[in-house]
Amino acid sequence: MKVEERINKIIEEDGSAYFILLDPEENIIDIAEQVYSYVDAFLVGGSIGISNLDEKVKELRKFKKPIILFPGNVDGLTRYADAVLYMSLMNSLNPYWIVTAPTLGALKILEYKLEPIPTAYLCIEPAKKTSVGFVGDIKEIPRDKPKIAALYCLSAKFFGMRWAYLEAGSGAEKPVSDEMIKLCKKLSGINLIVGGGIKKPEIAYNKVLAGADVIVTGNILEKDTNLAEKFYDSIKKAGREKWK
Ligand SMILES: CC(C)=CCC/C(C)=C/CC/C(C)=C/CC/C(C)=C/COP(=O)(O)OP(=O)(O)O
Ligand SMILES: O=P(O)(O)OC[C@@H](O)CO
Ligand SMILES: [Mg+2]
Repeated sequence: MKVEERINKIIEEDGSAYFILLDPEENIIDIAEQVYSYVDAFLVGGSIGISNLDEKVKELRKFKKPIILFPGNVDGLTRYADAVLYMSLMNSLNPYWIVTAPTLGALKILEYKLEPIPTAYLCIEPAKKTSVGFVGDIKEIPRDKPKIAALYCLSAKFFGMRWAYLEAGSGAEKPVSDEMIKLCKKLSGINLIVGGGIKKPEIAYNKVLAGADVIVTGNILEKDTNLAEKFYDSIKKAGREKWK
């Protein structure tokens, strides 16, 4: 079964999914070892620098979880992953991040037989203060303007993208607001991945109730891998309650 199909099935059955972001600059195998029972898929990527990606992702396969690349640039691709978020950073000021980077990666994705998952990557305040905002030349969507984000989601849907990633930035002070998630979902109905600055399981819980289909955490688990189980439980609990 394709990765996107598998994730959609999880969302259908559980009401939500949980991805853990592994930064190839960290010791991802040690982290994965401790958290793999509590994830639906691994996201692998970083915005500043990639080394030994092939080797690390190859080893990650032993955990038998879907491996989805979350490339910060064309060097974020490896044949050892299963799928790739085929992203356009729609609210960048630089066409490189909107369309050139994904275009330059397209042939490699085909050759490596990676499954492309068409994704609108949207950077929301305070992302400008984080690595992705700096690297991605963003025109930041204000945190208190949910309608702007929702319009981007609708536009993404009209372009044929099936996913939108609402990103507050890795390590962000504040995550994307529940109001913004709600409106994005209501207006577009597109699958929503939400990440950046989600530091507590209760916060993840509320994001799922607001309409997030997938929650991503990264930094916080680098500090305390024990949190993975708590995040997983909260995300799944909210997923079940969402249907009621
Ligand atoms: C599809 C292909 C081949 C490329 C797409 C390339 C695009 C559009 C990238 C968007 C811009 C960008 C720099 C995204 C980075 C996303 C990412 C992997 C963030 C992970 O977090 P870090 O920014 O590394 O966090 P830390 O600073 O905490 O390490
Ligand atoms: O590291 P954190 O803040 O959890 O963010 C994860 C991810 O959304 C970044 O792209
Ligand atoms: Mg990183």
